[in-house]
Amino acid sequence: MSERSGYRQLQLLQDASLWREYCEARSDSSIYLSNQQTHADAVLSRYRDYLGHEFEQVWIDCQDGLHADAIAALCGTVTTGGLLSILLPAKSSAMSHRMERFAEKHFAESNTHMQSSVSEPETRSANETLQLTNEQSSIFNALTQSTEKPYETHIITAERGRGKSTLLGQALAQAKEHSSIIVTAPRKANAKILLQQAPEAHFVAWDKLLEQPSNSEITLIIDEAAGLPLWVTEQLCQKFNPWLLATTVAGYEGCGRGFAVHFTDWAKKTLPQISVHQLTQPLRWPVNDPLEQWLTDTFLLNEQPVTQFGIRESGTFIKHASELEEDMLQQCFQLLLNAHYQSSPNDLNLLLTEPGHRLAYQSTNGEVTAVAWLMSEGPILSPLKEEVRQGQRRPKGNLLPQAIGYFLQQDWAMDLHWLRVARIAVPAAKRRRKIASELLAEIYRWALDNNYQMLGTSFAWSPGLDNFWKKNGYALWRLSSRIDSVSARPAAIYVQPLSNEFTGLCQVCQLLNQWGHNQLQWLSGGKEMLQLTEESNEIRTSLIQAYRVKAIPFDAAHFALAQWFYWQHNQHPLTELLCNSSTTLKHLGEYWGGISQRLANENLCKEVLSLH
Ligand SMILES: CC(=O)SCCNC(=O)CCNC(=O)[C@H](O)C(C)(C)COP(=O)(O)OP(=O)(O)OC[C@H]1O[C@@H](n2cnc3c(N)ncnc32)[C@H](O)[C@@H]1OP(=O)(O)O
Ligand SMILES: Nc1ncnc2c1ncn2[C@@H]1O[C@H](COP(=O)(O)OP(=O)(O)OP(=O)(O)O)[C@@H](O)[C@H]1O
Repeated sequence: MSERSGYRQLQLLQDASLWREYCEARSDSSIYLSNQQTHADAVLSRYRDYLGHEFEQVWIDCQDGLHADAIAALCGTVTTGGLLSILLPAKSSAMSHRMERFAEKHFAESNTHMQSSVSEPETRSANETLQLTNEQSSIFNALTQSTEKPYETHIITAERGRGKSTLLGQALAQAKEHSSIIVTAPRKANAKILLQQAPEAHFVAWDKLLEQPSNSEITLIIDEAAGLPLWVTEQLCQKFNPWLLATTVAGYEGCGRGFAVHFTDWAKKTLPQISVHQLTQPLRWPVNDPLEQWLTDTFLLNEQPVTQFGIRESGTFIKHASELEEDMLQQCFQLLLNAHYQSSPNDLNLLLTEPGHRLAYQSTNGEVTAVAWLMSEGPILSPLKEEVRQGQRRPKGNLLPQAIGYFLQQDWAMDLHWLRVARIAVPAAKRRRKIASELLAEIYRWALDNNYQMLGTSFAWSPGLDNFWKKNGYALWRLSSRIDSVSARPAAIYVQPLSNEFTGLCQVCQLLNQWGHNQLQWLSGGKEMLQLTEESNEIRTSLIQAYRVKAIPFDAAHFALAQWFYWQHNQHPLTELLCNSSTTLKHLGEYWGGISQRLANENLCKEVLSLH
């Protein structure tokens, strides 16, 4: 157990009884997360509830599996001289070895520093106004200079605990028009420190703000913007007058760094005047704190360019992440983090520990120029397969065979070996030079050599990505009518068969290619596009059959129903409504005199049964 000193300490234990004994004697200012112990403060998945709080000690029971997101998020709540204590799973993994390896590195190095210990943390009353540091003060001056509306928009980025919220709070406290300034954040707890500095601030939950009419008279402050979906932050900035936005760049949720990159690009193009500031000096813990260094190295959160120290290899490689040299792993993961803002520390855990996951990457003299995350999926065996088709089970790690087996009612898809390209990325400066296409061609060859039968991908749809995947031989099979809450775009599935052995399979794949193409045309072009679909179609028939027996929901059957009503029941009173791709169960409920969505679905099922 550590003594209190300036630097924060780390404790990693595998011995559950010893760890629990230590945990029993934890400090009063601590938090204890466990999925197994009922007297813990919370289960691990509730870790976000504690963001914005500060603790002397954080105790995380990972005995039933490492929760890298919870560790990364809560590590940032431990104050100067505090302790992060983790119970590791009994069975070691590449990830737990990694945690231990970097603990040895950073804590062995820091022991000497600890002797000459940094001063004890000061205790402060909750709403005491702090003296800003020089770094904070110079940004404070910039923030408060423009007092005339519309304010310039300031984006403040920093790693954890650099005093962002404090700065925002003090800027707000001195603002003249307090009453017309609204503060929002992913959760109210995220804005706790800001609200301590500006106790009179008016906090409104972001979802409530989205419902309000646009009003440029309302000035907005968003704390911890990376915790909100990008489209939410963008909409809020367009509805109101965005003044201050703070966001972490250490990806602990929604990936701060990726968010900062995407949002700043968008803001530069869209908002009249923006400036970006960075805070670098840690304030919740001392400079060179070994726990912060441990976290950054272990979960590859480092934003700095990688120093290449391994072999300067060139070529395309497909390997398990645990086989990669440290600099290659770091480059690949950084590229994924930057390009896909939903990436998080848990992804590294998956890459290092899941046997069916691989990293495909292209490197030129040791510099990674493209990366893809590959996942092996299927086959799904009986009796699970039948349960999947009826929508009763969704076995983890089988997105493509499961979604195609269920949403498209294609039984055969569950019998095959699939390789999913879960993510692909090329550095922004190297795009449109066919680098990703070359990597996909290599993945195709590798998948053939390794006896996969189907290749596929699933992502938030956009016209640019549709073009990219089609250019690479993938065809759209399914476009969900539900909008993803993070990207605000529909989820899409694209497929490329690898084997031409079975002519039967080849035919059904062509039908599905046509199905996906027609669905996209209908979604973009409306009812008129239904004319281009065939009068009879096997896929349509199986989807309508599944809808009749309530195996699939309305959303999954909507396109099939639209075609069927269009071709076979054109005069039916529901045809007009169903042929419109934006019709939802809510609209159908209104059509039937304001009944609930559940009843509307019942009614439609009955109608379909009676017509059959
Ligand atoms: C499963 C998923 O991960 S889907 C998400 C994909 N990844 C991302 O969105 C991350 C950010 N974007 C990227 O990293 C890159 O833009 C990628 C990976 C999408 C494409 O990488 P690139 O190396 O630029 O693609 P590449 O040069 O091979 O493109 C081949 C063709 O696809 C099409 N294409 C590629 N990107 C685009 C785009 N943004 N818009 C329209 N068409 C595109 C073009 O036809 C292009 O050929 P052209 O340049 O001669 O017109
Ligand atoms: N100028 C200062 N002097 C002393 N302490 C400060 C100062 N500014 C901030 N702090 C303290 O440092 C800690 C971190 O500050 P703050 O919460 O504002 O940082 P943050 O970057 O918003 O953190 P997070 O990344 O966790 O959201 C808090 O305990 C805060 O009270």
